[in-house]
Amino acid sequence: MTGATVWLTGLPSAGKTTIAHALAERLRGEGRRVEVLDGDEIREFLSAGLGFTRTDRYTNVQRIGFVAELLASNGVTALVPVIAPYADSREAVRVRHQAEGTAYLEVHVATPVEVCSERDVKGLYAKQAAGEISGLTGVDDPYEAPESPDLRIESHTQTVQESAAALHGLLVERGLV
Ligand SMILES: Nc1ncnc2c1ncn2[C@@H]1O[C@H](COP(=O)(O)OS(=O)(=O)O)[C@@H](OP(=O)(O)O)[C@H]1O
Ligand SMILES: Nc1ncnc2c1ncn2[C@@H]1O[C@H](COP(=O)(O)OP(=O)(O)O)[C@@H](O)[C@H]1O
Repeated sequence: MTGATVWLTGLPSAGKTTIAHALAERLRGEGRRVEVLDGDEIREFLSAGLGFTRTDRYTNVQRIGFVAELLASNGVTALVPVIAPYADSREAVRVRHQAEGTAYLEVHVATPVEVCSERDVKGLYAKQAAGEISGLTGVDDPYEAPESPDLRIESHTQTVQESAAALHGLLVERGLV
């Protein structure tokens, strides 16, 4: 089985996790081995102790990229719904995959910050607005949007299933499913 890493980058509440799980369910139904490397879970275990400085986010993204590549090179489709706000950290992950000959796709879940802050799944936008936290990606911390992602998903203009289908279509087009 051909594995691949599919990195879903985007702002908090953009829909990365929701879309990743919808795609995972579809791929599993087709008999594929899939892992979703969820940002929150990773931060509880693999990246416990890391915060949200530029350096810590870089380290977090490299660790996740390392694990994703190991999985992908062993036939797993590794879905990675992680913000990864800095272009250089995403590029380093892409280069590592390239060096190992492992497929890597970058997907920008490009939901506008206005929509994300309305969704506000974890209440982070409200906390930032209330002055309780700072350094929130896309609000008072940088988000460097990918310039040429393999796919851009406008989650605010389509359903979760439509977004998952678009991603599935990309995997088919690239011969990865
Ligand atoms: N300051 C700040 N900025 C951004 N995100 C924050 C922050 N504080 C906590 N969180 C929550 O942390 C979740 C995981 O972040 P990630 O590991 O994906 O971020 S990063 O790539 O290391 O930047 C991330 O999860 P998602 O909402 O699923 O994207 C946030 O909910
Ligand atoms: N079209 C859509 N695509 C993705 N998520 C959507 C959509 N419409 C509403 N949502 C909701 O937005 C929220 C996105 O949260 P989540 O997937 O955790 O985002 P992220 O992982 O990017 O932080 C979920 O509650 C989801 O149900």
